[in-house]
Amino acid sequence: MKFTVLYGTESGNSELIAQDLGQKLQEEHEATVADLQDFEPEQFSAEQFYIIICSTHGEGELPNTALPFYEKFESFEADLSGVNYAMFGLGDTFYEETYSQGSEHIDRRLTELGATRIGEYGRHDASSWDLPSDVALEWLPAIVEEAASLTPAGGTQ
Ligand SMILES: Cc1cc2nc3c(=O)[nH]c(=O)nc-3n(C[C@H](O)[C@H](O)[C@H](O)COP(=O)(O)O)c2cc1C
Repeated sequence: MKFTVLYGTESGNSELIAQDLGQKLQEEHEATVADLQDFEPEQFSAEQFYIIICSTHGEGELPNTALPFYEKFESFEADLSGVNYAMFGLGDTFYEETYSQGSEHIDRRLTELGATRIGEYGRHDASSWDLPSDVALEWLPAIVEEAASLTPAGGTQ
């Protein structure tokens, strides 16, 4: 299974998580890490399993490095059925109404285009005492297990 970890960030938390998850994945898998600002919607491929880490800024909006990607992705048209992904959103329950909504914009569009979200929707709350990477590293193994079970050859890719 090949993993691509994509992140959208404004103050670096999502990037840190993405680097830590990438490093963990690389112990046993092929994995690359990329900023969403360096990723094009046309690059989505059924050959990869995507782990998307994205925070929330403004009022439930996307962070800076996800904006150029999302602008294109909103009007991007393609059949993404066959593309599987997992989502990890960052936010702060201090912003009650818009808690963790940044990543949900991307999640919604992926679903509209036919991609499939796998596993539990991961979340980190900046008002908690938990370190973002600790929460994400705890969330990761169940995602990897589900991703591996998607591989027809029994996870040997
Ligand atoms: C100006 C500002 C606006 C924010 N707006 C929201 C919001 O609307 N909803 C939310 O859940 N979190 C919001 N947050 C919290 C961030 O999503 C949270 O701190 C996150 O860990 C930042 O991750 P990043 O460093 O990857 O951008 C906001 C933070 C800042 C500084």
